[in-house]
Order: sequence, then C-alpha cells, then structure tokens
Amino acid sequence: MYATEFLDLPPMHAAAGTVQLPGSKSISNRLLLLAGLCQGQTVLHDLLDSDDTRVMIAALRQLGCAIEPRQDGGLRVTGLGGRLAVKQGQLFLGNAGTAMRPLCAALAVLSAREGGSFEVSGVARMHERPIGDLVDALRGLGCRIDYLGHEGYPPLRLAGGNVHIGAQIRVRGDVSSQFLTALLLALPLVSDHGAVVIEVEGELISKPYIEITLNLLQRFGIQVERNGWRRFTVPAGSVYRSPGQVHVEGDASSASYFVALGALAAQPEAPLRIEGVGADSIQGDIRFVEAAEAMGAQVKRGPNWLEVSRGRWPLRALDLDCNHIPDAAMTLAVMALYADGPTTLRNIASWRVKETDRIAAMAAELRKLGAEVREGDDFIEVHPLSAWQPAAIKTYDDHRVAMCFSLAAFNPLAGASVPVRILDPKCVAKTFPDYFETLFGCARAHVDDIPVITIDGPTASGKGTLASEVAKALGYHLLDSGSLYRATALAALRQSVPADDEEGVARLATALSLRFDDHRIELDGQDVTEELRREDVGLLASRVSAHARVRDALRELQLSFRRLPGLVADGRDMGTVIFPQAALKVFLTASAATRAERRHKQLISKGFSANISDLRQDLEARDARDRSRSAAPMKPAEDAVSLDNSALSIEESVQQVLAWWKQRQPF
Ligand SMILES: O=C(O)C1=C[C@@H](OP(=O)(O)O)[C@@H](O)[C@H](O)C1
Ligand SMILES: C=C(OP(=O)(O)O)C(=O)O
Repeated sequence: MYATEFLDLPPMHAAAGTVQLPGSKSISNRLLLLAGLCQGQTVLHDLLDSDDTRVMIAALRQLGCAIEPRQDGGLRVTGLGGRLAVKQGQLFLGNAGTAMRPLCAALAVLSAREGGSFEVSGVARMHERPIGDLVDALRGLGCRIDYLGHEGYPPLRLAGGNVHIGAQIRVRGDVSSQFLTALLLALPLVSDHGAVVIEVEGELISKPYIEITLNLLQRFGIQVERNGWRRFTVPAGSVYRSPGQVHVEGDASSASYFVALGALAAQPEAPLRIEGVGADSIQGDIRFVEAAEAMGAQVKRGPNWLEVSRGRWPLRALDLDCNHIPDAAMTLAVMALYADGPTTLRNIASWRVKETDRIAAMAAELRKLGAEVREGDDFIEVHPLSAWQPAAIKTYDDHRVAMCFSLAAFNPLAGASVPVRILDPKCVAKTFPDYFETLFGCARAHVDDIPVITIDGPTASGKGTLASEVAKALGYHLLDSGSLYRATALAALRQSVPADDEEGVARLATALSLRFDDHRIELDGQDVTEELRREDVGLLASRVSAHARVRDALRELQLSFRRLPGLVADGRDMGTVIFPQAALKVFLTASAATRAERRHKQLISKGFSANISDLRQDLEARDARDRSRSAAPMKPAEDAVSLDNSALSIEESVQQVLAWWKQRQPF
C-alpha cells in the first residue's frame, strides 16, 4: 500500500495483463457476521483483508468469537451460537457501513434478549452517516438504543430492552439498503417464537445488495420469504447453520476500475483479464459491466473472469439510472471524461451520505481536471474533456474517489499528457489496499513519462539514505546503482576473476542473477545485503566500475528500474549517463572529514574497528579514481543542483530534495 502524502500518476496510455481482484467487501463482512453468530466453525476462503474487514474481525473477537488464520490462507471463525459470550464492550467500526449497521442490529437484539451494554463508534465521518432509520426499526422491536452524539447518527449505546415480535417491523429503505440488510441478518436471532416480518417503507435503494444478503443467509440455512421489495419474512425457528467452508468471490465494485481501464486502454488482441468475478457473481455491481458495454467496452466473460478491451472510441456518452450500482457508478463519472458527449448518472442521492458527499466530491475534483460538471440533489452530469489540466485530486478519505480518479491519468488516450496527483492514496485501504500496485502491474506508460530523480555523489555522502527516504516519500522505486557494481565485485571475488580482467568482469556483470526485495539483495539466490557493504567489496567495486565494458553491461539493468510510478536512482553517473533526461538531478556532497566520520561511526556501530584518518585517505583516493576514470567519471551533471549536507540532518536533506521536486511539478 502507498502510505505517502500523495501519489503522482504519470500520464499512462495502455493496459494489458491479468488482474487478480481482492475479495468482495460486502460478502466478506456479511460472512464474518453470519459465521460469528452461528453455532460451530466456519472456514472463510479468500476473504478481503482491508480496513473494513479488520474492524469487523476485531469487533467479533471482542465479542468472544475465536478467529484464527489457517495454514491454507483461510480464516476459521468459531461462532457464538446465537448467544452473547461477552456482555459489555466498546466497539470501533472505522468507516465500515457493512460492519456498523449489521453489528448494531445484532447487538441490539442480543443485548435486549440477554442483557448487556455495547457502545459502537467509528471515525468522524461514520458519525455523520445516518443510522436513524435502523435505530427506529430496532426501537420498534423493543430494543433500547441511545444516541451518544447526535440524534440519528453513531456513536450509539445498545443497552438491553425487551424484544416483542408481534407487530410488523418497519424500516425505511430510501437512505441506505444496509438498514434492511442489518435487520435481515440479525432477526433470525429472535425468530424462535414466530416468524419475523419486515415491511420496507419508501422506495428501497441499492436493491442488489439485499440480494447478496438473502443469498448468503440461504447459505447459512435461512430462507427469507420475499414479496417484491416491500415485505420480507424470516421464518419462525430460523437458525444459522454453518455451511462449513465458504469461498468469497472477488469484489465487483473493485473490478469496475479495471473494466473501465480495459475499455479505455486495452487492445482487442490483448484484453485486460480480470479474475475473481464474472457472469456467476452474486454482486449487483457486476452490472457495471453492462454500463461499460453501453459506453463501448468489449467484454468477454466466464463464470469468474472478465476480459475487457476497447471497442468504441471515443466512449459513448450515457444517461443512466445508477441506483442499482451506487458504488461502481462513480467509475462511470470518470469514464465520462473520455466520452463523445455529456454523461448523466441519475438516482444517486445515496452518494451524499457515504464515505463523503460523493456528488460534491466528484464534481469538485472533476472540475479541477478542467471538466464541465453539473450536479443536482441526486444526479451528476459530466462533460467530456479536451483541455486536460494537471490536478491534485483530494480524496476525502474515500477509497473510491482515489481509485476512480486514477483513470484520469490515462489522458494521453484523449490527446493530452498530464500527470494526476492522488492525495492521501492510503485511503484505498478501506477495500483495496493494493489498488495502486495492481494498477501499476497492468498499466503502461511511455518510458520518458516515468519520472526519475537522480542523486549522485561521492562515497559516504549519504546518497543511499537520502535516495531511499525520497523514494519512500514519493512511493517511487529505488535504484542503488552502487549495489550493482558491488554485486559484480562480489561475484568477481567469489569466482576469482581478477579486477583488471575487464572482459571477464563484464561477462560476470552481464550474467548477474540479482533479486531485489524490500531493501534486501540476493545474488544467485543468496541474501548478500550485508556482504555488499563490506569495505573490501566497496573498494573492489570502485575498481571494476572503472571498466567501460562493465558499465555497459549494467546499463540495461539500471534502465529497467524505471517503472511506474517513478524512480529515485543513486550512484555516480545517474544524472550524467544513465538517466540524462531526469527531471531532477541532485549532486550530493559533504566534506571529506564529515564523510570519514560518518563511515567511521557506521563501521563502529557494526562492530568493526576502523581508523578515521585511514578511512579519509581511502575515500579521498576513491574520489580521485571515480572522478578521473575515463568511463563515466563522477561529476555533477550540468543541470544538477548541488546539495552539501555536511551540516544537514537526513530529514533536512530529504525535505530539501522534496521541495525541489515539488517545485518542478505542475500541481
Ligand atoms: O450492503 C452493502 O454491502 C452495501 C450497500 C450499499 O450501500 P447503500 O445501501 O447505503 O447504498 C453500498 O454502497 C455499500 O458499499 C455496500
Ligand atoms: C459506501 C461504501 O461503503 P460502506 O460499506 O461503508 O457503506 C463503499 O464502499 O463505497
């Protein structure tokens, strides 16, 4: 996951390959609750691992459910058997509507029947998301529920009561379908003395989510009778029965970004393949595919996969009632930028009470890109875009805003070439923590569009640390080019190839088998991270790196580090030879005395003995050799900015480089 302050998406122009979807949020949280309420054990496979499911799991554990990971990746849940194991608790449910609403209903009826008191809360936005209709329905049933903040909103206290199932239970359905879902999931708990009838008042929205609820209840042995969308009956004596093992299908709402991407950027002969959902999905958002087809996507489907490519171009504008696909419809609003006329998405009033006011958020951010947008209480109209502007997209802690706006970075397909900045990209953790990694796995950009920052400088100037910190702050890849020369030197040592055998060392360099993994480096399958830092390896690296053929042999490997979303490369010739077009080149220096001192500290802390003046002599000799070699001598690029960090902390140097970088961005 990118936990950076922002993530800059360079202009991208194509997509291909295969995407594996994370599990469905709606299915995962329903299954967790059902497994938690029923008797015995249930093993859940391919469950979504994200903020929304983590809060649900944590809450169920607090309530006494044993939830353990299995060796095969499944999660074993031991249910409560419909009874409270714990009578008190304070549960934090983040911003997960699928945890807040159903857990409230379950705890309200359980505490009313068995006694107990539970406080449920969430993030600040959750305390602005309505729950009054559900509370009214549960109070009508005899549950005692107190508002701890504002009337109609969490946090709540669920504190006993006296359940009487006689009259019908009424619930409004026009603000969120999750209130009805919550009742359907919880009311089997009180069906022992008779059937429970739920009447829906007002127009029920987001109906397909009710179908998911009914489908999963059925898997747990509960057959709800349904009369249209008005009346639902939980039969008398309904008891949750574990199906033993359940598999969670991929998330259809998460699929929407890749279906859209295929429609925009995948060629028919190499469609984007999406695995995890398909024609057999029980999620309503699978019908996003039809909307994408209406806009021009070409889609092939199997039971649990989709293959999507561009059909019609530009996309065909759409006028669509999106009530049945409230979440995926946000993706259409960004696709609309690539259409042949204004697209109108209707009947989406519920957008206003979700992770943020989504109609307002989409309108504001689309306008930042330059789009003309009209919004009303329950619709949004988006015009296609011709004059794209680079924009820093605010994401309002809303995963879907972050994910759908990533599609705006494909503006080269509409004749533009501007980057898109996604602020606070970690908000995708709600349902798809690895969204951007997945996107970069299948998106393509022209190599010249992928930003590079080079940091060159002499030994012990601190460029490795600086580069690594800058890369971390921007979410970019890191190339420590020195490590490639060190690895070549180590290979030469191991295979007894003399350092002055240019041909022999170059052959080794060409055939290096290296693997980089989270700051560790493997040579021939063996972790050599520490060995590469040895002084003798460093000195030998300086010698072998003077050979032009060795440098040539490592060139392609270095270039291959330039991948989405960007690269920070450190070394001695990054800005002069390997990435001469880099947008920011830093030449880092520090006095020889400072560098010798740093190296000395480093060695002592690792338990090696060292002498400062010897170290200083060594590094001055090395500087001289690096500067005077004929192949790619170490020198600042003409357009490099110099940074002498002798008197700077690491943090200060990092901030300086980031400030230079930000100045060069168009946002
Ligand atoms: O029941 C569910 O799993 C959901 C129902 C929908 O909410 P509304 O019914 O509030 O539209 C949807 O937006 C949400 O992401 C998940
Ligand atoms: C509305 C959403 O979430 P929640 O389940 O919290 O309602 C969503 O995921 O788009």
